[in-house]
Amino acid sequence: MPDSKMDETKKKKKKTAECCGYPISIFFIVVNEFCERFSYYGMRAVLVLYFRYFLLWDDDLATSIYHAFVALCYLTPILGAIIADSWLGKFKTIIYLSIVYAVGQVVMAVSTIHDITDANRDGTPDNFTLHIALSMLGLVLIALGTGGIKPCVAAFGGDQFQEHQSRQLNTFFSVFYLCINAGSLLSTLITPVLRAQECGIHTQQQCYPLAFGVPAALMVVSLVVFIAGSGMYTKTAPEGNIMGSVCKCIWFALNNRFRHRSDIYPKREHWMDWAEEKYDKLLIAQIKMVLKVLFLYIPLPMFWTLFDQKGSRWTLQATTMTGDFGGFVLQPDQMQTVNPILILTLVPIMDRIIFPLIKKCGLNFSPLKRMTVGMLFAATAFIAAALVQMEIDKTLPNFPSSSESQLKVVNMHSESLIVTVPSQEPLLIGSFESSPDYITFDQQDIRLAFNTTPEINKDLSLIKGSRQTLIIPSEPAEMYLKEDIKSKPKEGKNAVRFVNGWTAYLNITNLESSLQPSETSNYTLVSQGMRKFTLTDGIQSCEFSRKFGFGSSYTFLIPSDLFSTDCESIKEIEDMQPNSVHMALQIPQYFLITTGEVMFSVTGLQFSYSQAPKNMKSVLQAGWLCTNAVGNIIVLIVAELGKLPKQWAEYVLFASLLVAVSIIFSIMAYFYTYIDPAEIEAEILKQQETDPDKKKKKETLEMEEKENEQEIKQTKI
Ligand SMILES: N[C@@H](Cc1ccc(O)cc1)C(=O)NCC(=O)O
Repeated sequence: MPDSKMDETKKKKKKTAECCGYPISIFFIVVNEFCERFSYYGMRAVLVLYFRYFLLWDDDLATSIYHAFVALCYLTPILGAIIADSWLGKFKTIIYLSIVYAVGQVVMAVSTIHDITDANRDGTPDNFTLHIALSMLGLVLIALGTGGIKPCVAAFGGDQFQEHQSRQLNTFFSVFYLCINAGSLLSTLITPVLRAQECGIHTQQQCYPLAFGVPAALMVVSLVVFIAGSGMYTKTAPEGNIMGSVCKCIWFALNNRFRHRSDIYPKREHWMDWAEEKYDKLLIAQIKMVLKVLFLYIPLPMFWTLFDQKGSRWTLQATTMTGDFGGFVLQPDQMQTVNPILILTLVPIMDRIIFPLIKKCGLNFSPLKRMTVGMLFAATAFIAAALVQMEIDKTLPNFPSSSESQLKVVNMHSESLIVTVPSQEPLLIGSFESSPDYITFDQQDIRLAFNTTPEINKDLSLIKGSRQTLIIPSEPAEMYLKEDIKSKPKEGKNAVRFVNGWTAYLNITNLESSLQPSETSNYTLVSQGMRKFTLTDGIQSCEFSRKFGFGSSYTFLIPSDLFSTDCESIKEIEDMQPNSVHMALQIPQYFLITTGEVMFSVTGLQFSYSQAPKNMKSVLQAGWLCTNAVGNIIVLIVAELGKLPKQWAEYVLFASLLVAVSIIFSIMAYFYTYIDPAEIEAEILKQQETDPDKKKKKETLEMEEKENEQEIKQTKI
């Protein structure tokens, strides 16, 4: 046995220091996890904004790279597990990969300092390639680090417990999950605030270096805390290239089974038993245990497919709702923090009250049953989301379909106008007013008639699937079409634009350029709350204030008496009503999915640890995390394939799929027998010591020899 292995085995035998029945070493592990999750979720919270507003990528590229990064973070655990179980052991793997992780976070933070390439000091980087290269390098290192250590930390925590501490072991996994959520909750609240600060050497910009720098610092703290506990850990030694042996053993069993497919050979209990000729019984038994669990994992990605839509579809749903809670206003993406808040309350309630109560009632709520119920909770959460969506749909504007066009008419002329529209009653539109709502047309080409003197007939070619406004300026013959937004503004913001009825050009705060007379500005997005606009023609100015809700759209008509009325005569046309369904209605769906998460995820973590043989604990943790990666990939595929015409129908579809999958899972779980890997391993070792049973091996080899002889004879004949 190599020296290092001897050392580690000795350490395993020594009694670990305890406090209240728990090994003291787990304190360092849970603090380490808290800091690491703070680092990970804190960085993730501002990542898309960094792509969008610092690197100036468009929405699609920003979200694709973001999802690819998250998927990579859940694929790298398998690499970490192989390194830990086959080569370095969990302890060293955590240390080395944490260093990679911390370096990645630092590189990421450095990539966000605009001053490093801002030679002309205009506040924007001059060399985007360098910033992109640095941030991509940082992200790959982070994915390698966070994913790599993830299966090792949970398993390493589990390794600290002795056999008599199984109750404490279960509590450890719950506390571990609490720490994950406490860290992620704090960081998702803090880093966006840091980002909103202004900082810089030459120019003051949004402070991305601080928003990424604090997570980097927390990762360093995480590493230091982990190393500080070094002397107290129980470290299990890696047992050589276990993954290599596993693959070779499976390959041999399959080949051997195929070569002995004839009925003359005695059947074996399990196909893996066909590896007995060459491989150790203990290894075969361990592979059987792992395969049994991995087989059970097949339906699990569906849970994550639903779960991970909290961050995408549910946040989009929140953008069509109102977040005004009276005393405070919640932004749509902040709704996600309800998940860790609920975890922090639900985990203790489940552990201390619900599960013991169920046990007291004499019910056997086994881990696999809990996981099935967790899946059903997630499915119900999606039914709740569908019901909320139906409520929202009732309040949404009637957007045009791809074959329809919609038109609104705005009259900036000093007199009322009568407009004759195809297949409609003539419309009377007052001065500085608009037609009551959008008019929907099935055809693209329409002719409008106006009762001006002389009468004007206007042929318009409308855009299919679009909303447009016909602006009639003070000189009606110069009327023109302007395209409107055709969906709710992003992130619950409000889209506003101005039509200049003033006789000279106007500068308006928040608008990109000055407005010529009769011109209509492009939309500008403003957040919820009181917003102030200053209008000036260079000589005179006035201020116009308005309170906005969530998700509305307005066209403001600027009259010719603007300055004499101190901006009070500005008229507003409501193109899209503000959202009216309250975000609080999402709380039940968050409650249901989080209850599902506690039953499914915390239990799954414990189950993966308890059912794995000692040398493959990290591998099974990685397998568990892989179900999450597959779930994320399904979300990406579904998003690419397109949606059902109605969002609520998509929610119901996902809920039904998960119910179907949970039924399949419950059947598989019914046939699963819980094992104690340590007990099985000990038994096999004992058997091997007393009775190295080679009988079966011999029989097969003899049969094989006979078969070969016969074959040789036949070929001779
Ligand atoms: N409940 C999640 C954490 C979380 C926190 C904040 C969010 O906005 C979303 C999710 C969880 O516990 N995940 C497990 C993990 O290991 O990260």
